[in-house]
Amino acid sequence: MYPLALSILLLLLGSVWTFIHILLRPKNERKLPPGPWALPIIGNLHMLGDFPPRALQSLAKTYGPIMSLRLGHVPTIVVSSPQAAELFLKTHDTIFASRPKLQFTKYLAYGNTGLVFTEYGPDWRNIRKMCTLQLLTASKIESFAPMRKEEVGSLVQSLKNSAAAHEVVDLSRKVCELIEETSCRMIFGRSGDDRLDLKAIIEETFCLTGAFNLADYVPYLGALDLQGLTRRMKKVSRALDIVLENIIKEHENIPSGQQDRQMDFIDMLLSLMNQPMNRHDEHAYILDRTKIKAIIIDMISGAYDTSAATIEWTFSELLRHPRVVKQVQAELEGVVGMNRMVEETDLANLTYLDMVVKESLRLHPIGPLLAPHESMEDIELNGYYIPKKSRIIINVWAIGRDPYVWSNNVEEFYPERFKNSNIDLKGRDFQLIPFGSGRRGCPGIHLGLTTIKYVLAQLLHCFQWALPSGTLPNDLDMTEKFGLSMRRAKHLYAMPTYRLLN
Ligand code: HEM
Repeated sequence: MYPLALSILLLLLGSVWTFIHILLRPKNERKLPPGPWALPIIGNLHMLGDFPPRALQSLAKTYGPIMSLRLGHVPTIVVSSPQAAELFLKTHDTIFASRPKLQFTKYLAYGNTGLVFTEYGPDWRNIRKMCTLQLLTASKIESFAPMRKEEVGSLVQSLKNSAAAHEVVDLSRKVCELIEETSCRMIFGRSGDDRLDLKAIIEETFCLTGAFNLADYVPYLGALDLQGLTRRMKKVSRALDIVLENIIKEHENIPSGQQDRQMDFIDMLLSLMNQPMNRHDEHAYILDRTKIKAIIIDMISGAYDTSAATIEWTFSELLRHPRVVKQVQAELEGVVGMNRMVEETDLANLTYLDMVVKESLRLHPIGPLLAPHESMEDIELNGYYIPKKSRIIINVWAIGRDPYVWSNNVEEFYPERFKNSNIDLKGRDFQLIPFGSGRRGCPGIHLGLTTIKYVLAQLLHCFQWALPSGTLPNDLDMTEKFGLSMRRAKHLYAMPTYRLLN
């Protein structure tokens, strides 16, 4: 049957179903939070537009900070104020700490055996504990500082060459390649390898996990694969598995001469494989090969896009605000001096840079709607009924642009708003939660912030930056692209001039 005829048939069936549902609805049905009228089958999906955070922000102005929608068949609650976010992520965190079962997790996350999309329960708790205590501790992250220094040093060298040749560089691409390189070395122990074609496979994986998939909202359409996503997911999952198997085998067969090299994430995970992780717990959790692969995918998706996108957005704002660049560089001159490059140990003394990063994450949170949460029980909140298995969307993008929270210069990039304020990014201050908060908050925050600040500090210390000739700061295109992470729609180009004395 043609897709159009099928859609009309489904629409008719859906209308009949909705009509019957309204007729048979019990009169004392509990009150959902306010929200717009939903159409049959698609519900409110048509209202999301190209950039859902903005569409949801605008709907929340009419329906309030706890709003009810139906996305396809999925009852959805959209949260758009710091007070409401605190209710969902702190006061009732245990009820909202699960994740919905999305179709891609079946093919691209080893059926929910990893961390990011696994539903709340003992398995998730064990993986989370293992990742935070074994992989992402401050000391582990610091042990990779020499590797980051080497990679950032190579980037500075290549930018020095571009500066000498008066070339405009594609900063988006340079930063992306740097983060891919440092992430690969931390996770796999070495950089990308054409033989394994990792880059193309990961790009396709990101593209599919970020894609709008109708089957996640109207499950009975999943079998028809109208968008062709299932076919692509099956194909890339086979390729991904082969690559991960090869990398794991390489680690298992390391020649004895190389045994004393620095342990990467795969070495650490293999050293824990097949042993019960919690001997005293009745729910014995054993890390097997499949779970290791799922965790590797989580680490790649956590590390790759997020830090690169934040650096890209911060640079974009800086190129539009030369006043702020001057302030950052004055601070760097005071703390580091003009005779040497930045070291990671300098970062703690760069307080203005810290404000710049907060301001950038306020306006450009990489997960503008966090990752979707799901409620595990029926609950009554603020007089509203929220049914079990509702999808919970926290509109962090809207919270960061709420004039009642940030005053009326909310759209302006103004790092000084954080001066003398103790708002931090750890998830305690619900007006600024780009890393989420509570049980599902980001476990990679320390790694993410270290990478972002180090790369920004180095590039701003070593170089003066100018937009390509003919582009004025106010003309820089700041359009967002919505996906797994919120990137710039267009690459960022700029021209470096070396500024250190040696
Ligand atoms: C700028 C950097 C980063 C940002 C803005 C960021 C943001 C986020 C956000 C918004 C979430 C979802 C929180 C929620 O659902 O409530 C998340 C979860 C997660 N992040 Fe990050 N992240 C960053 C870097 C990293 C890094 C470097 C890693 C690890 C290598 C990482 C690993 C994870 C994992 C594993 C989760 C899932 C946690 C769970 O579901 O239990 N992230 N992150």
